[in-house]
Amino acid sequence: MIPSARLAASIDLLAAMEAAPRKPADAVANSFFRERRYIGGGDRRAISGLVWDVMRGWRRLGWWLQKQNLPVSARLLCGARLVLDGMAVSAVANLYAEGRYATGVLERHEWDGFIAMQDKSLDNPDMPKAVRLELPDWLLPRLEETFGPALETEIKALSGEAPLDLRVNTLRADRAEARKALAREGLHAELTPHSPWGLRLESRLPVTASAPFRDGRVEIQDEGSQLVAALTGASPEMRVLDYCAGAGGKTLAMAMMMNNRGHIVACDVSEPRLDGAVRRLRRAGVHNVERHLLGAGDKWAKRRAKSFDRVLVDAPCSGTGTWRRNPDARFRTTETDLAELLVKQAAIMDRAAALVRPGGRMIYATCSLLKAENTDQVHAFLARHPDFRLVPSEAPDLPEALRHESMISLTPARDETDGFFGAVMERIPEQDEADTAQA
Ligand SMILES: C[S@@+](CC[C@H](N)C(=O)[O-])C[C@H]1O[C@@H](n2cnc3c(N)ncnc32)[C@H](O)[C@@H]1O
Repeated sequence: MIPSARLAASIDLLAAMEAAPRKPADAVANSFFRERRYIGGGDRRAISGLVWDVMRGWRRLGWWLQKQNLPVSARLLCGARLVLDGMAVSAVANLYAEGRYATGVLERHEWDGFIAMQDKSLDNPDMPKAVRLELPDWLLPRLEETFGPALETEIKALSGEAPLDLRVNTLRADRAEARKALAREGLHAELTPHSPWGLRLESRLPVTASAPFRDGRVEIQDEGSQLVAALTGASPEMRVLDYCAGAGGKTLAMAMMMNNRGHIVACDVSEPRLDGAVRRLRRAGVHNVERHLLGAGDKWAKRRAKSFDRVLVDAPCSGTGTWRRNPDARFRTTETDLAELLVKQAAIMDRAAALVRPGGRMIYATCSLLKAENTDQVHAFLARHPDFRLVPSEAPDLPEALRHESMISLTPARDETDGFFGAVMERIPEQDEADTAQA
């Protein structure tokens, strides 16, 4: 492809992403390239490189264009990125050509706007904070509330690339064995700092093709997610319910903690997600898990009221803690989405709580960094359910620093994990409840 055709394709891909704001950017890119098989590997990398650079600087590039009274369009965002990265305006202008596979020549005012950006850097001290940090305006105060003075450090960490964390499946191997087996295939892993089962590789290594992955000795799972599973304190012989199990990431970890004994029910409202767990459970050699698809008017839950020792609610959430993996997600979630999620999370907690036995525990978790989805939800739940109380987890697989907490939060800069939150709530044993009422 000639350079002007690459620019035109980058602009088309960005426009396709803008036209599908609900779809993850990498999914849009995959279908874009699938439909254009004539685009070879080198061109594809160049196109994706520019598009991802534009996405990482979206708000700042928009600020520069608006400053020059130019529209914030895919066509100009690409050029602005090239100019602010140091390319001469004359060279950038050459990419804006006429023809079938080109985007049309720069107009005079566009050229002038680019000239005004020449020799400037992407960051500028006059930018408002939300622009500088590449955040939607509505999220800035919410993240300030969470992080206070650590905001900039944490946002920087959230904007970086996540490492590839693995959980060693102790049903099949111990951590040292799994680490050696990976090394034999050229995959050199470090121990993760907090989880007793974690191994950390550089991102994008081809781990799924390795023998330890294929035979279930390791599973891909962020260390933060491993710690949330550990927080449940699930142990052999317990009856455990994973209420929002999805494709079973935490179900697998809990089955391992239970040494394949006791019983886990993995529930979800999404059949495709639950189906996604089947292969993973088989690969891991797990056989104490039953799956259940939750449906409207389901009698299943009624029959099992107050019967589980542990109920994990890994709630659907804004996913603000996972931006390292989904850099475009920060602009996909809206304030309205958050309001809807808050209602959903509270309703799920209320339904799931009915399944916890007296003296049993509900563990509420999110991969969100927002107080509204985390501590606020927990306190509102406790106000609605005086028969529950916060208790320290005392879970043996947690590191000492977290073990005695009843609520934990993990963040990318401080803990080198995705952002996670977890709270442990016990249904007050009935005798205690009577004592409290009498007192
Ligand atoms: C954060 S994801 C779960 C991830 C999973 N626990 C893991 O570790 O891989 C949240 C899940 O909640 C499910 N969900 C959404 N609404 C639900 C509801 N009303 N009841 C139960 N699950 C629900 C979604 O389908 C999604 O799979």
